[in-house]
Amino acid sequence: MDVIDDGRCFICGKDNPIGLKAQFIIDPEQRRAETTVQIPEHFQGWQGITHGGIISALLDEICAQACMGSGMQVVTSELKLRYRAPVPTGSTIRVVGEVTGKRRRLVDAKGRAELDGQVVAEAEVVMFRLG
Ligand SMILES: CCCCCCCCCCCCCCCC(=O)SCCNC(=O)CCNC(=O)[C@H](O)C(C)(C)COP(=O)(O)OP(=O)(O)OC[C@H]1O[C@@H](n2cnc3c(N)ncnc32)[C@H](O)[C@@H]1OP(=O)(O)O
Repeated sequence: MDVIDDGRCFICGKDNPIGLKAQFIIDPEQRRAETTVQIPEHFQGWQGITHGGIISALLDEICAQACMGSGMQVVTSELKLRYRAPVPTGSTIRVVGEVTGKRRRLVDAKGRAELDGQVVAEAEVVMFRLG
């Protein structure tokens, strides 16, 4: 399986006009990635509340970025999520991901989203290494 970055990822792509255009701080030594994003109003589910799929996508992406930042090309194989508190649209959240382990072709990672220092969602992710 080949993957291509054409700049149109809806989380990070600079060329996706409706995306979040998230930018990442990568720490390759700690195998960690971080971003801070403001959730647009149009990413709501229930009125005024960010759709859970958006939070899920951010946690998926941050774990992928932590892997890619430490030199691994990956796709997501498995994603487990715990939503701890609703995220109002318009709010700014911090999303942090880190690689926690490696098993042959698989890479374990975990992520969390924080609003004003409170954890609003957590994820455990299994990534599959390509190549
Ligand atoms: C700094 C750089 C910036 C670059 C900046 C670029 C940005 C550019 C945009 C980025 C964007 C990112 C976005 C986020 C990351 C997505 O969201 S990626 C998209 C979502 N994910 C996918 O589309 C993946 C879909 N799944 C697949 O393609 C295939 O299932 C896989 C994962 C490639 C594996 O397929 P396969 O080669 O057929 O392998 P398979 O036989 O299923 O598994 C191989 C072995 O691994 C095991 N295995 C696989 N998964 C698991 C699992 N979860 N648990 C346990 N065992 C497993 C299997 O049991 C098997 O074991 P053995 O039988 O060999 O003992």
